[in-house]
Amino acid sequence: MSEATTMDKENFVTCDLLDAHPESQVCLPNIEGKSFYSFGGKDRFCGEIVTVKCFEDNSRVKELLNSDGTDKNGDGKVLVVDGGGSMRCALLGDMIAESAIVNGWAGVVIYGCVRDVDDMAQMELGVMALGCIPRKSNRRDEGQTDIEISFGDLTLNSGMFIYADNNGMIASDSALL
Ligand SMILES: O=C([O-])CC(=O)C(=O)O
Repeated sequence: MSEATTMDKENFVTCDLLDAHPESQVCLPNIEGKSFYSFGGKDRFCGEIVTVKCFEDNSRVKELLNSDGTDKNGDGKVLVVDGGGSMRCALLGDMIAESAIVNGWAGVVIYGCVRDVDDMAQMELGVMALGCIPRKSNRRDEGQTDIEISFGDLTLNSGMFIYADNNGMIASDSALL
């Protein structure tokens, strides 16, 4: 893409954004043998980050993404979940993904797994995760919101911004678009 072309939230390319903002953080394509894949109906998404850290318990994920459908508290944000890279259970399925859309979230990034991927692939939501597995997580009301998380060379806090497409993910302290 030439530099004269205007990029916006719908048509950006992470490569061009990174070229223009080389100080951005870049997620590694291989994290101890694991990689991020797109499972949502939107391969390209971006937004202000809200962080969650949890392990095999999606209580905080459900709490944040769920909605009664009347408020839009997601407000175009991206929930970024440090699930410890666990491949043993899914932290997001089609029901919670559906409520994320109703609630106005732009996407969900899960350093861990998802399930119900055929339905998820049809949804107007960005979803990046390491893999899929039929087993759901066991809710014990554990996990933290708005704390610093790290994976794949990224160190993220709520209020930062993330940009994802088929090339990968980059993150920055301030909005790039
Ligand atoms: O309920 C869960 O933990 C995950 C799930 O299956 C869904 O969101 O539909």
